Amino acid sequence: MTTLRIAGGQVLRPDMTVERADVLVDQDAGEILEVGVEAGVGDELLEADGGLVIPGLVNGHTHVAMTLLRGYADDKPLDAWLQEDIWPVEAELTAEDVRAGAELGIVEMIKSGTTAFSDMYFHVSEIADAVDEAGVRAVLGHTAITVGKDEEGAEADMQESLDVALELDGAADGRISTTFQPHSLTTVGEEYLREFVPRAREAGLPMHFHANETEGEVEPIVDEHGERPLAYADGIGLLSPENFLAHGVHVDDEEIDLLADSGTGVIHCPASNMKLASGMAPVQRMLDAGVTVGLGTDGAASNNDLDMFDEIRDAAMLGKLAADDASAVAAADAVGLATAGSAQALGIDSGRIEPGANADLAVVDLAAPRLTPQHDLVSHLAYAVNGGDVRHTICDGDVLMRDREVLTLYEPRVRDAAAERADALVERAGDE
Ligand SMILES: N[C@@H](CCSC[C@H]1O[C@@H](n2cnc3c(=O)[nH]cnc32)[C@H](O)[C@@H]1O)C(=O)O
Ligand SMILES: [Zn+2]
Repeated sequence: MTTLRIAGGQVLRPDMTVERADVLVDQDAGEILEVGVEAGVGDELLEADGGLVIPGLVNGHTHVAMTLLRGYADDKPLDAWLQEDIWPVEAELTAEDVRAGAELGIVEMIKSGTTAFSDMYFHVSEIADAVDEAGVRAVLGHTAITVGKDEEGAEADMQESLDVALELDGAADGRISTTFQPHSLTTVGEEYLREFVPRAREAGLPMHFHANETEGEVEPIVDEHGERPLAYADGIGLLSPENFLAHGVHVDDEEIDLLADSGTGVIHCPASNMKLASGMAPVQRMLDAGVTVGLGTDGAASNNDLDMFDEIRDAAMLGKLAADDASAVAAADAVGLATAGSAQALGIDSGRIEPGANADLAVVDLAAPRLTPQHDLVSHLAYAVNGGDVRHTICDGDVLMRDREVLTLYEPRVRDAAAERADALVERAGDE
């Protein structure tokens, strides 16, 4: 057994208390062995003096390769943004583009303390290769859309979502798990959901989809099916403890109860919801009802970065505004969304610093003037820390970033390649 000792820091425990402790990690198993001042010596040492060791953050919903479209189209509502700007450019994306965009996004996440993410996209084997090389953990899948396609094309896309999920599950030494992904309740036709959701269920695949993101998406479902979106989703078999949906902005009390009773996870994406003016998710009400709520950035084109510390702060701020209550989505709850909440929704044993859990960790340097004084470190995590304060990042027991240097991918190459591909992509799309 090879061990790594993260020494000299303070540690955030699952009950959101902070104590002075070392963390000993079994690098072969990729698990946390021991937490405490008496933790064993360790074969390798990672200095955490003056730092706070936290669970690696879990980005519960993103489209990682959309980093290539960061800043390409801003200041529009969801529908127009997708149809006028994003989808036409995405039609030009090659496998190599997706690889470059995924590497850029993963480097950005490692540098801001995120060790796991859940992704929805296409050319997924490229994303899996990038995950494998970078050393992070991910829940991947191919997103299927059927609107605007003929029957053959629609069936093929749904089938690909199933096939990709079955094929990539367990890849990257087990750091990759997968989901079946109907894009949303309005972009996939009912007949396809009724055919494929039971098949995904039989295959034992968890599911990840967009739901109740905008008001404009709720009305057509009510008109067509005579029930609210999540009642419709429940009838199709989309609600279950293994499954999770992104957004859940426009949910009424009955839908919140459906989520709680079924154990379905909700990934809250506050920055994307604000930027596209989609609305304010009732996060405190969902938490009070016992819904599993995680946190995600959504794609970089609607955020516009993948820094989960921004997301934690946005969740706390927007949660208060949505509830009209300054005590709503308190600091510890907001941090909980990005750690244990997302991990639970995604079905991975990360997001908690405890023996037996995945050794997915980040060390936050507390030296910045912005983080002085230190009355309450959980408050700092929610309201003052940003990704640039992260000193080391560890996933599956391996050090991915040491003293801000990413060890698994060469940052300058990744950045240059992504910038070059993004420019060529936009030029190609403009020529259409
Ligand atoms: N196979 C699909 C591709 C879907 S990938 C997932 C899609 O979600 C899109 N997306 C990104 N953010 C959001 C959002 O907030 N709501 C809905 N879709 C989004 C993203 O641009 C991408 O097209 C096809 O035939 O086009
Ligand atoms: Zn999304």
